[in-house]
Amino acid sequence: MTDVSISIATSVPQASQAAVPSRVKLAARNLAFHYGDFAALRDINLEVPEKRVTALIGPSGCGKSTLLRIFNRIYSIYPGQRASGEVLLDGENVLDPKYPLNKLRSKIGMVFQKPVPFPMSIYDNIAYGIGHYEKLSRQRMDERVEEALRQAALWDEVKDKLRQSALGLSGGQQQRLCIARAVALRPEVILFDEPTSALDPIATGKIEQLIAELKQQFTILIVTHNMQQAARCSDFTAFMYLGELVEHGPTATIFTKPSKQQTEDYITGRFG
Ligand SMILES: Nc1ncnc2c1ncn2[C@@H]1O[C@H](COP(=O)(O)OP(=O)(O)OP(=O)(O)O)[C@@H](O)[C@H]1O
Repeated sequence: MTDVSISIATSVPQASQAAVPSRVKLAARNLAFHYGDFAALRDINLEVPEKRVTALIGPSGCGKSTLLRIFNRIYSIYPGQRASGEVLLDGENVLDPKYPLNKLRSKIGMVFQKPVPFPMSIYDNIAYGIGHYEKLSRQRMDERVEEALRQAALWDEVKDKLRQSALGLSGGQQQRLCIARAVALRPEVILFDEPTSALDPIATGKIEQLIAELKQQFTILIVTHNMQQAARCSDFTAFMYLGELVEHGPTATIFTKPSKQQTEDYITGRFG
């Protein structure tokens, strides 16, 4: 197949760490998923490297969000939704009902498309989740809240108004607060489901910058509609189509030299 010459290729980051080896943190093995009788995912096999950003791309309805939601078993609260196969976190199958949900949620955090802060203060938004898992002194809690807000690049903007309602923050700040809430639990993996689709370009840029920093510490999976965003932010990209994983590899390869025709057609805008 010939090289695909598209503008997206020029935005593939030079700092991509795809070439630097990393162990597998999370893996899907022969994973399938049903909504009632509807088979939304078929035979998904995917390896997610530790402390790298992996992007899930593909046209609307291909199953990106469904796949993301399996990784922390959110689906299990809905009747009629079921997964088969395995999701291995450090080699342990988290889909096994014996794997404790509390443990899973503390290891795999999630950030949703729309920022949804709790209707409480900025401080309590962070402290609430931590308090669910750990009993800390007031001073330790203050330190943890500050640490999380710093990691989410929000501390300088909110340090003088921690007791004010989180609902008074801008959309971009609210999304960074939701990221702070996720990192405050010190997870190992963070799942981002279209985290910038409700944000303006400046707020989007800040979140993308933040994701680049967070991958020093966390393994990141991001669902995005935006191919430029996948090219800018991720080290690896997985292209999905009609419930199947078509191709997965280093982002620069997927965007410049995909091995499957369907991937090339999608990234060159022939369908989507
Ligand atoms: N609760 C549900 N019940 C039944 N079918 C569903 C449900 N949620 C999603 N689906 C179907 O599963 C398939 C995959 O949906 P999913 O939301 O994972 O796709 P997606 O790639 O994330 O799409 P988008 O980019 O539009 O968010 C679609 O055909 C969708 O209609």
